[in-house]
Amino acid sequence: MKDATLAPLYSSFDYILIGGGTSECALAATLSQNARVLVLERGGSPYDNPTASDLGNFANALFKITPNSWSQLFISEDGVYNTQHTSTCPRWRLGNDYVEEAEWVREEVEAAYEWVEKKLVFEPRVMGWQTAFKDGLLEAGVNPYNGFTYDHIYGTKIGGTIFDNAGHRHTAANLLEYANPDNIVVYLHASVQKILFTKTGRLAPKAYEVIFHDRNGVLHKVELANDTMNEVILSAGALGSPQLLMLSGVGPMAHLAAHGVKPVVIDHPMVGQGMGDNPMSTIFIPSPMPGEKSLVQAVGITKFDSYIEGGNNVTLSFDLTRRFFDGVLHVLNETSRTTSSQILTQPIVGFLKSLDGGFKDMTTVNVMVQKVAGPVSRGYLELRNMNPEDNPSVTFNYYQEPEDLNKCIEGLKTIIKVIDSKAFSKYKYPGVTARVLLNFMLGLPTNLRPRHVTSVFNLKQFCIDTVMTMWHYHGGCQVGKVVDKNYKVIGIDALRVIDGSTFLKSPGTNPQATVMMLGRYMGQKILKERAAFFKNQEEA
Ligand SMILES: Cc1cc2nc3c(=O)[nH]c(=O)nc-3n(C[C@H](O)[C@H](O)[C@H](O)COP(=O)(O)OP(=O)(O)OC[C@H]3O[C@@H](n4cnc5c(N)ncnc54)[C@H](O)[C@@H]3O)c2cc1C
Repeated sequence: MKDATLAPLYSSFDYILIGGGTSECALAATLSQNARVLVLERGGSPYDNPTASDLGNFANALFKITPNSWSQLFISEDGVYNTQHTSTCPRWRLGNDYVEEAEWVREEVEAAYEWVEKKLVFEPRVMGWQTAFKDGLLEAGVNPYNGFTYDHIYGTKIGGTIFDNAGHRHTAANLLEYANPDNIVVYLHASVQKILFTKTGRLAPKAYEVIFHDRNGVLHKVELANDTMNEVILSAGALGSPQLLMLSGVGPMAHLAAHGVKPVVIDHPMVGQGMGDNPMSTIFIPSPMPGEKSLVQAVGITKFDSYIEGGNNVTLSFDLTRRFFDGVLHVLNETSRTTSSQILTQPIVGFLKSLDGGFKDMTTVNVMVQKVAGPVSRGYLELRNMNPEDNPSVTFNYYQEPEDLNKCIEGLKTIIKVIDSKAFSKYKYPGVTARVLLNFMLGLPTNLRPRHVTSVFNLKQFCIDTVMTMWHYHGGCQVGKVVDKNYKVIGIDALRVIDGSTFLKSPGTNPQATVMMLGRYMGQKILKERAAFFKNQEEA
């Protein structure tokens, strides 16, 4: 990995990979076995500060939104805070029914998962809180108990984790250890501005060059080496990929024209459509039992498609919490002209005042969350301006579809049963009822949406009022709409999108393992196509 300031002004490669995130690390390592690969990542290295994302620092890493941090805050038009990654930090594998729908080859999917797992997935050491949570899920009817497994099956299980037993987080960047070092260059702080296309007669436009700038603002150009099989592969994530396609002239024509994008290379109305974010509901549970820390280990996979997870003694710094909310207010201020007028800042202002009341430096929280699978509700992404580093405008339309709302209600009912279960009783204060906890959540500025007094009695309204993100947003370049089944951008040559933006729904309980698997799977497929092409050429 090198800083982009060291990049030549002109260079050429067989594959130019945009974004060094979850899918791209797997893809780059694989392609480098047989081709010359360049990775352009606008973030930094996870190795610069290796303990920052350790188990104990998890929440603080998330709340840290300074320019050099790994989280880049964005606020959806629905009034929900979210962060997109800069740099890499993945999680754990899940098998799923996606394989048939995606028309992937099952054996190759299995092999790709195993390739990922070998480098960065561990069996967690399950202690008291997670054991009580697991037993509570079983008492609440999330049966059967499936033990420790990577598989995505109904019931309660212990899943894999990317935290090793010392609490150190492993990331997709570890997959680069598989790469052929002679064939790969990774530039960090390389912010891609645009993909350029050639257009000859009636032939489809063809990607041939990528422009990026380094952190000094110096522009660099990189071309595809002159070979039929070479490609640009976009893996800038669910926000970055549709945004960069649009900025490069591939998107809904009227929208591009309205923003002055020139030239419009191809009218692609579905770019930016189908954005989904799995709604999350959260319940904090004060515990009389301090001690061991844990993040998602036991998981309840219900038949009504709500996934239930939890963690305990998650440490939170008040200073970072305050700075996070200052950041929220700043982002709202910056985007006030293009942001929905439904967004309310009052809850934050009130919350910040209450922090001034004098809290300790740190607090710890125990938490149970439910994630709505799918989701069915869908939104869209639009440009705000021509700067690829600014967040685009995103609307997820949480709970627009009643099906999503029903999953949330059932999920919350299950969490309440777990809190009330015999197994969990020693991890909550006596007399603490679900209603008290719901009321507490309603008082926190977990989003910028209006609150209703009825929400404490009405789970449907509670879901709507307190919706948060699980950070599993996806869509924008969906398969069958923007890319074909081989992840090639429809109507364009030498350009694929391979990342979470292609998903029709979020895979498994948590998507990262599948995103990494996809990078490996497609890398293998592309190399096979490449080898077959050159063999045919030799024989001809
Ligand atoms: C805070 C957070 C916590 C999460 N926790 C979990 C979890 O516990 N388990 C789980 O399974 N999933 C989790 N997820 C979801 C998971 O991380 C994503 O689904 C997955 O990372 C998506 O992978 P991707 O390859 O599509 O995009 P990303 O991994 O986001 O990769 C995109 C990369 O492209 C880069 N990029 C974007 N634009 C440009 C540009 N113009 N030029 C150069 N580079 C660019 C970005 O910096 C980024 O590194 C979490 C997500 C977040 C944000």
